[in-house]
Amino acid sequence: MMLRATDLGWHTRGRAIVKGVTLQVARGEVLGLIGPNGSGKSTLLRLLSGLLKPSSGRVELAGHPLSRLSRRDIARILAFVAQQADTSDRITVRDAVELGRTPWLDALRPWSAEDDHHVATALATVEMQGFETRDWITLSGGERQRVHIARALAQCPQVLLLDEPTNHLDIHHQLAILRLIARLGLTTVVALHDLNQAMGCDRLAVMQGGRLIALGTPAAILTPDLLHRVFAVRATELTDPEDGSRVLRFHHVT
Ligand SMILES: Nc1ncnc2c1ncn2[C@@H]1O[C@H](COP(=O)(O)OP(=O)(O)OP(=O)(O)O)[C@@H](O)[C@H]1O
Repeated sequence: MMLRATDLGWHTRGRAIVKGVTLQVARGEVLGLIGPNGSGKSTLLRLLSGLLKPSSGRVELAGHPLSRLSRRDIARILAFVAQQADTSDRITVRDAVELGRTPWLDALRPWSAEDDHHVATALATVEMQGFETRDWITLSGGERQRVHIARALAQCPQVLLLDEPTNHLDIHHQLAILRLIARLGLTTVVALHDLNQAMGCDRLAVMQGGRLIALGTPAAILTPDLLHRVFAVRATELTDPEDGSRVLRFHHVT
């Protein structure tokens, strides 16, 4: 297993935000994390990334207890694209993506052509080539999101954690990022709000009130009953005539 959480919990000011989450993500698997607002998805991702220290339970990354790995060791294996990762520093797009190479550099291994290659490839992958010299603060929300993803790709991780990576993107770039995630072959945990997009994941984990309440294939998870119980909507299923795939349509429940 590349990523394993066992009885993971986090509380603050006497309130439990994540409770008893146990899950495993296999090498190369894409696990979608879904759940209503405030259900604990971002907090769970921060726990899995090592940014947040668990109040209980543990995380293992590539067989190592996360608590025993240094930030640098973690960053050589895992990259995290947080939801709001703004910076007030005056940096260019290229500077932002170069940060992804930091875990691989030291006095004996200074910046080299290999690092230039990773930065250029990452920028091209998110269709942001040509933006290298632009100031970060001048970018649109969607452009910033794509640069964040490029920074994570430049890190050359084995595990990728993404918190709503499509929320600022236009439909072309939403589909491009989802296709990229599927093609990268990395062990991935991705929080998504669009349940039709979540259907493309290998498995889905459903959070509700800080607990993991369901884990399984999209077909097994996205049933009208679960969608009603967890998201308080009525869902009807349609079939896309182009490829026969299942499409969900949602109706408000009064
Ligand atoms: N540092 C904190 N202090 C107090 N409450 C917090 C803290 N971090 C998170 N919470 C609360 O924990 C709950 C879960 O938050 P989290 O951001 O993990 O949810 P989420 O499922 O990612 O939500 P969304 O879909 O709205 O992004 C929310 O009610 C939030 O207000």
